[in-house]
Amino acid sequence: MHVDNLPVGSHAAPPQDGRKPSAAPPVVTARRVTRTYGRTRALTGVDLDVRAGEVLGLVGHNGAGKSTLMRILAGLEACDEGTVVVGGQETRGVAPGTGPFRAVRMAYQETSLCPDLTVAENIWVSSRHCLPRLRWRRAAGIAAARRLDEMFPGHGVAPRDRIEDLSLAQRQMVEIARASLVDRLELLILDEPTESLGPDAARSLYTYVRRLAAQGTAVLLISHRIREVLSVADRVAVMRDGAVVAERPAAGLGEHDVLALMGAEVAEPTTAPARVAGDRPVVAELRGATGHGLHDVSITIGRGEVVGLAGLAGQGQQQVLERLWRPVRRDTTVQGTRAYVPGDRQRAGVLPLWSVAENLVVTAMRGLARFGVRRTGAEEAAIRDWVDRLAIRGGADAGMTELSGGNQQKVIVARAFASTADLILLDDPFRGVDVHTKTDLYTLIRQEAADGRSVVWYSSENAEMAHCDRVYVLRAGRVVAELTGAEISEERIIAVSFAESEPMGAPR
Ligand SMILES: Nc1ncnc2c1ncn2[C@@H]1O[C@H](COP(=O)(O)OP(=O)(O)OP(=O)(O)O)[C@@H](O)[C@H]1O
Repeated sequence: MHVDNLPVGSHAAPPQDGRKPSAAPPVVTARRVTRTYGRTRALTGVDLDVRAGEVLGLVGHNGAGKSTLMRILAGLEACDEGTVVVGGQETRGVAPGTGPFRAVRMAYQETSLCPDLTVAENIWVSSRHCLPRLRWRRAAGIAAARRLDEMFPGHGVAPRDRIEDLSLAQRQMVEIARASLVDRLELLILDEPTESLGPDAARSLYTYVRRLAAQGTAVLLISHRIREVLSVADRVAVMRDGAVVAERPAAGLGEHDVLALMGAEVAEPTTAPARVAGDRPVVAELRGATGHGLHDVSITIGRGEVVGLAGLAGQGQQQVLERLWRPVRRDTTVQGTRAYVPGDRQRAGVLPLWSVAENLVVTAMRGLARFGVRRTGAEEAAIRDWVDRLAIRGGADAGMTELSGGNQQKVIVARAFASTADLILLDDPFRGVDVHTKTDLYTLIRQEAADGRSVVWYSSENAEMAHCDRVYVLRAGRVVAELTGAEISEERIIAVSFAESEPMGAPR
């Protein structure tokens, strides 16, 4: 199957194969669908068909309305106007999870799992109608393990594991398996399924998705990773400002064509030429750090420097960030204040009951107050500036839970940069952020560094490391390479991530 060799992430190239739009009848039909939240017109009149046996990719900017549309197609929310027909049946007034909606399942960006229940218990809660009542825990465990094995070989998840003890990638795998476990599946909706998965798991997922489509199930895939969408989808629908503005067969479509349909070409970021660390004052340092997954890791961070942490996921990058965030050991020194941007909004993200403005000002307050007195004029101006700069759709007064996932992530990033921190720690910070905003954020990072801030940046996308001055590549908790300036390239990072060379700093 073509997806077996699918490179995923931003490096994937669209395969040339025989995929073509399905001629089967629609499983779901939306006509002139609208949805308004307060002042926000999330959907302005959507027309869309999803056909049996096709993989339909849905792309669009943060806040374009993709998740809202999915919630309506899955029956979790009603539209204001328009019609949604599922399995040939008009769905106005049909309760979630009943009638035709039983065959429509959705895996969420932010997983819907209950953290203090086990994998098997979560699966039971969501799929109980198709599992036996007798010895239900065992039955749910067997079903979960079987589905995880089919979808994600080598997943490392046991049915008895509690969700809160799993990694972000594993939680996402369970979420996807949960969504697919139903007696009859006609439409599977995947909302940014690979943002938290590593490349192997993403490849496995897409292999499974093509298998589902071959069996006649429709799959709706939302993703900001356009090359990935083009690699797996039969057809691509583009949303802009609450409407589907284009639908095209994926074959023959390039990444730039899709970006153009989304509304704007991506400008090259104004990246300052990478500079050598050389004579900068050191603001943070790990000296032979060992323990908690690290082995003799020595790194330095200079003032105004952007330092990348690269390598395959889970090789110690997060532990390095953790030490810099809480420099309690003698092997770690950090001067000045720090801000941390987690990629995992669910665990360490936003203050959900507060507005965008309150979330932004909470860290910026110290820099804006004078002699301990808050200056509300300065606060408002700073908030306006950040909301404009990152084009946060919803505006400063919106509650955090009203924002789309990508817009929430932008607030978390803005919150760190709006603070007065000398050192900014980025933990794969741009998950779910659209391509255009990402480009603006790369520019922002370079500007802040030029003003003397230091940034340590872990990214699961190797291409992003090109915006760093220096990159440490980690493997199995050790630094295996340090790349500077022109040496930093995806190819080089991948090569040293896999190379079986003697680790740098290892005893000789
Ligand atoms: N429950 C809600 N209350 C208020 N506004 C909402 C709510 N849900 C979504 N919105 C608004 O509707 C618009 C569309 O949001 P939606 O989540 O559908 O976008 P999206 O295309 O999925 O974005 P992303 O790529 O960032 O996930 C956004 O402006 C968002 O702020």
